[in-house]
Amino acid sequence: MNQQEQQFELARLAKTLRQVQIQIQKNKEVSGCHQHALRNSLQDYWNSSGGSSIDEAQHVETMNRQRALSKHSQGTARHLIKMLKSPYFGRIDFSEAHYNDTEKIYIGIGSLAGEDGEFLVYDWRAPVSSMFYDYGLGDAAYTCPAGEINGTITLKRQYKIADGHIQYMFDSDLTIDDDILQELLAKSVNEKMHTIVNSIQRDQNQIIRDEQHKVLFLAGPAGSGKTSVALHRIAFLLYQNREKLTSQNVLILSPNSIFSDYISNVLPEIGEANVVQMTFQDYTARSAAHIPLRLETRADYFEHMLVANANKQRAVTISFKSSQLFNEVLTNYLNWLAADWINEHPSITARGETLFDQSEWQHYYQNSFRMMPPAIRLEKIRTIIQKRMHDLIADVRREKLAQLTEAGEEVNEKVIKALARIQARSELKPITDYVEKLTTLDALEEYAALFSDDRLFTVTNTPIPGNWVTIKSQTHKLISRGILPYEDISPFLYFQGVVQGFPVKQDIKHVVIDEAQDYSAFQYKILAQLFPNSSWTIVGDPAQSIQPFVNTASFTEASNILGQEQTLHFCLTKSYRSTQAIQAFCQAILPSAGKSLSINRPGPKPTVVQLSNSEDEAATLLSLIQTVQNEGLKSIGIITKNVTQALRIYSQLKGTAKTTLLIKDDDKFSTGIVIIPSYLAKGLEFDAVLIVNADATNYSQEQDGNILYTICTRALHRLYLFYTGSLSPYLRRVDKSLYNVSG
Ligand SMILES: Nc1ncnc2c1ncn2[C@@H]1O[C@H](COP(=O)(O)OP(=O)(O)OP(=O)(O)O)[C@@H](O)[C@H]1O
Repeated sequence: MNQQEQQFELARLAKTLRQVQIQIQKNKEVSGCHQHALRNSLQDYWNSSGGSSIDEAQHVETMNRQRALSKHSQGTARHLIKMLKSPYFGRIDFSEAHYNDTEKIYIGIGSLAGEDGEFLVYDWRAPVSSMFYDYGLGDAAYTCPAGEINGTITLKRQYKIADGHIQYMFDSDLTIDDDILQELLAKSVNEKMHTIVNSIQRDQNQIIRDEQHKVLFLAGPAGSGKTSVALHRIAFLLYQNREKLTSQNVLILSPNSIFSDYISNVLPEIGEANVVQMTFQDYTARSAAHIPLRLETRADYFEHMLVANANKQRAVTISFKSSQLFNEVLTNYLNWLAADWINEHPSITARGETLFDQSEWQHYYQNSFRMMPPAIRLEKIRTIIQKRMHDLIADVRREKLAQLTEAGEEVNEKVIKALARIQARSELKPITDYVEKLTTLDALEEYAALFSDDRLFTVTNTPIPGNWVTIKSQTHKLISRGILPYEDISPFLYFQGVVQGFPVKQDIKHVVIDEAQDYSAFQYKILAQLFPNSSWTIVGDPAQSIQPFVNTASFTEASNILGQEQTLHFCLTKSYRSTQAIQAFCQAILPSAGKSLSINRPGPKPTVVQLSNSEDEAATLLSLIQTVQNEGLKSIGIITKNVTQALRIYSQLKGTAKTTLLIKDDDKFSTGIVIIPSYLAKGLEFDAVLIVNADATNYSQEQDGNILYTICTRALHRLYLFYTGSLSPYLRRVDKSLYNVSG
């Protein structure tokens, strides 16, 4: 780049920054006005006493509007301050076909216009900016509301601007290429997840900007940017639909709070407010809060089942409860409950008169109220019966009043009336209790009945599944201890939702599911009911499915459940996180994960360390931690299979290294040296990963290959595995040329 060009860029940056300053000042004034107006309105509100409720409603509405405006200008201020540090990261010079002039398009995290209307910076999400990600020099095109615009890119420049100064800039003739990515990814990470806005790849860009599909399934190997793409897609959708979509209308379902916290910086970094984040466990805890059983936690389930000698009978039960067969059993049962079940309801008679005829059950339950959930239909029927009972209650009360008056034992009229009421109530209690019983559908009771009353299989015309005795006894064992087993939670909540109605969230318009490979069909069925107005971005990697014995739903099954016509299945193929050596090692652990492309980032091979006895563990870990830290790597993940092992390592290292133990679903993300069990490490990444107990006792079951693959792929730069005794069969099958051996 010649000096003239450099001068031009410096002048252009200065001009842009001046404009940012002007806007900051303007925004300050506007924000001041909003706050002043809000203060005045608040004062008026407190001073005005005795106004009509219409006046009060108007006051509240005005204040809400002013509060929203004030919040908006605070957001703008934060965004402008970010732009003051780094207003743009890219430029393309674009000549539109059939026009002579060339436009210099600067691209940043937000748009900025000069006083004269000149576009100084384009938001990265603007249609024209898509060419920065999609094309190198030469022919290019982008789509905007007016249609497709064709032309030529004559220059492509990238900048690193920090604190308002250009640190470096360079021209490239390609899309953002491997050299740039290598540099970006070679750094040590010791913070929460960052935006990738200046290096989004072409295939990632395609997903981020997709607006045609209601349901988008994104698969891809570990580290291919699925989470990053999902988050940038949210930012894009918020920008593109800003009139009708706000951050409050978007929900992210993440695997746990550590992950939620880890990704929480990305949207604010690109100028968007954070969206609602929730875990499926949050939903289950809320929806089953009323039941008289303790829900087995996900952590308890993992701790019981992620052990070498996991209960085989429980494994059979877990597998069945997430199977297609159980889906069918439950569906048949629900269909029967919603229809023929009512046929067994008898007439209700009192004092020789029919209060509610048997045929009326069918009439109301199967016809008049059939659009409602069964439990609600029954409540409606109860109201009808109660209305009919009013006359009866009055008759009985009159009778009792006459009897008491005639008996003459009590003279006070008020007391006689009260006694008559009590006696009438007590005489009619059996019948009111009976009505209550007949018009109550307790979801938990009915769900549990399936495991105690085999007659239900006959009436619902469903063959009794194989292993049913085992399944029944395993379910009873936990329920009788007051626990709803983990594997029953989703089927039960689905059952409860159908029976009583789902707490539908109409205002959620877009849902992102991360780590979607771990969801069962029942979970998808629940989500489809909860968010009927939503479009979906569903990201996951089947190779990282680590729920022991659970039949998780494939993307095809999930797609059938969500049942949208405009569905896209897309697969990313390149992995960005790990060095080439680590990536090759991981692929050899789980060949079924398939080969993914890498970005050619160099680094040492993983090291497998054999310990002569478990006492060596702490000393070896400590010395490796020091080695890694001396190399300038800051984040270190010591990943164990389960919590028991994590606690052991934590106590071994206590007093010698500053570590953080993350073992609970609701822990927060932490930097530095973290000790974490496999199932909480999903989605995270560390400069160096140290895996303990990589031996045959710990990692030889069916799902252990996926677990090892998942935890090894958390490493960016260094990977060490420790073992005593014999090495895990999943590691024994790795070609020796792919790792170093120590010990
Ligand atoms: N285009 C890109 N430019 C720079 N870095 C990228 C890009 N895409 C992904 N990355 C980086 O690669 C790493 C992995 O990304 P991310 O966590 O989104 O992948 P993932 O597919 O969700 O991973 P996993 O399934 O293993 O949890 C992150 O550090 C992310 O910043």
